[in-house]
Amino acid sequence: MFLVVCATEFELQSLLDYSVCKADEWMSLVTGVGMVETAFNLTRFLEREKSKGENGIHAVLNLGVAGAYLADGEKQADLLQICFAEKEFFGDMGICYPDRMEPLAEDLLHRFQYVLDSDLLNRAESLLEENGLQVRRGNFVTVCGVSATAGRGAMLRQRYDALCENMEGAAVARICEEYMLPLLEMRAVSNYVEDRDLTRWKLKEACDQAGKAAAMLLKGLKNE
Ligand SMILES: O=C(O)c1cccc(C(=O)CC[C@H]2O[C@@H](n3cnc4c(=O)[nH]cnc43)[C@H](O)[C@@H]2O)c1
Repeated sequence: MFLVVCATEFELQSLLDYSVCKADEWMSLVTGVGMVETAFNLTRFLEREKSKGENGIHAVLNLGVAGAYLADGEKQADLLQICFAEKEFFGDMGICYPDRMEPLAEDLLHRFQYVLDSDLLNRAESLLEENGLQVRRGNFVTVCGVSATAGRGAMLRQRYDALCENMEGAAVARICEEYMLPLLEMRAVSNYVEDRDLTRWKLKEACDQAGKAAAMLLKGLKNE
C-alpha cells in the first residue's frame, strides 16, 4: 500500500475528503514543515512499522503544495497546476552568496540530488491526464526557507533547471532511498516564487487540487 506523506494536516485533509478508497488501502503521515521534522518523523514511522512486523508499505506519495518559479513560456507552471518531481535537490545545501550558490565539496555530502521513480511517475501522469488534468513534470528544489524575492527564485530555477520549490521533498527522497521505497512526489502550485505577497497565495485551493488529484491516483494505481 501507499504511504501518503504530507507536511501539514491541511494538505492531507482534502485527500481525506475526496478519497473513496477504504482506510486499509493507504496510510498517511503528517510530518510537520521542513526537512528535519520530515526526516525524523518519517524514519520513526517506518521503524515502528518494521518493529510491528508490518511490511505493507510498498511506495510513498509525497503530497503537498509548492511555489512555482517564474519562467518564460513553456517552462512556467501555472497557479494550482499539478506538478510531478523528476528530480529533487537539496537546494540551499552549499555556499550561499547573495546572488548565487556554489557547491560544497562532493565528499562532504551523502547525496545532493535524487532521481525519483520514473515508472511510478509515468503511470501517475498518464492516469491524471486520462482524467482530464494537465500536469507538469520537472525538477523540484527543497529549501530551508521559502524564497521571498523574484531574484532568489530566478537564481534557484536556473541553477537546478527547476519547476518549483518546497520544504520537504528531498528529505523524503533521502529516507525512501534508505528504505528502498519508490517515491512519487506530487504538488499543486500554491504560489509563484516572486517578491513576497501573501495575498496572492492560493493555499486552500492548491490543497484542494492536490487532494483531488491524489484521490484519483490512489484509486487508479490500485486498479492497475
Ligand atoms: O508566511 C505565512 O504566513 C505562511 C502561511 C501559510 C503557509 C506558509 C508556507 O510557507 C507554506 C510552506 C509549506 O508549503 C510548501 N510551499 C508552498 N509554497 C512554497 C514556496 O514558495 N517555497 C517553499 N515552500 C513552499 C512547503 O513545502 C511547506 O510545507 C506561509
